[in-house]
Amino acid sequence: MSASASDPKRAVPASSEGADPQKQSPAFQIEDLHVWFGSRAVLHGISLNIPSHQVTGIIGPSGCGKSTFLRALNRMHEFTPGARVQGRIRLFGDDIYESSGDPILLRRRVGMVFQKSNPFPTMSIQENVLIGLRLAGTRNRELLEERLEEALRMAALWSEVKDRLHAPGTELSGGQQQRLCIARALAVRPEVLLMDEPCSALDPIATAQIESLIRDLGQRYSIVLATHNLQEAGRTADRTAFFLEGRLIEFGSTKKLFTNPSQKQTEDYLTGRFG
Ligand SMILES: Nc1ncnc2c1ncn2[C@@H]1O[C@H](COP(=O)(O)OP(=O)(O)OP(=O)(O)O)[C@@H](O)[C@H]1O
Repeated sequence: MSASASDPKRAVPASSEGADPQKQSPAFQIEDLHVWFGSRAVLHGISLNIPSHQVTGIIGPSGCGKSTFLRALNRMHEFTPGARVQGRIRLFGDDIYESSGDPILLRRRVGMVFQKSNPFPTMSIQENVLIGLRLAGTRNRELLEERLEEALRMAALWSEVKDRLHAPGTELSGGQQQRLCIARALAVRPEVLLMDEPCSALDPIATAQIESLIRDLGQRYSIVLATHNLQEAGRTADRTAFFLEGRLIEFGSTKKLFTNPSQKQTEDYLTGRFG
């Protein structure tokens, strides 16, 4: 785990504008990842590299293991009784399951946004955004104000809430609440953002706003987006992985995977033969 991970002042991930993302080191290197719940194997030896500064979509039918995969990337299974993880996951070179690794520090490097927006109900908009920094011990008011505006701007919410930062987060619309949760994840300046079906509870307008935000954030962050919505993956992901029954069937550029898949199972899924 790098020492800089705990430094709340460390730089925002640099924009990759002009750089060739394929030449940068991968955000995640995943080798032979297995996950069990009790005696039931749910992921069977997943190996793939998640590129940095791109959006990687994870698609596949319900129950294929998309959320399980995402949760393994920030050690969330440690909270699940009976869950067991095997394999190696490196985040920018650091083994995230090594015994000396602190899951709290890891979660500062790896932000997560869930299907259902979950602002803390007793907290204001401002408190919701700053909670991660406060928990990390940041007390400097100037720094907190700077991060508040930065995170809300990055989440494309600043202009809508700047005059009511002390209103409860739960007063916002569903789409705004989801952007608030994205701002909360961004405020600690993570290196990677995991998004688990972030639009599935939203109407089409809010969905379009979040998708546009994901595309923009993909320039600066490494994003892993699990979605059962093929169009959404097509609109937002640079690369897409297709999972089926806990196995990685195909991984490649979204365009290639959608227009010219190399595996018959991928083609069958994309053409609606199952799923
Ligand atoms: N905590 C748990 N305990 C036991 N089984 C679980 C647990 N979480 C997930 N599973 C099982 O693991 C399998 C994969 O679930 P997962 O939620 O990862 O699928 P998914 O592809 O994200 O599905 P969906 O698109 O419906 O959200 C499913 O069979 C599910 O029932």
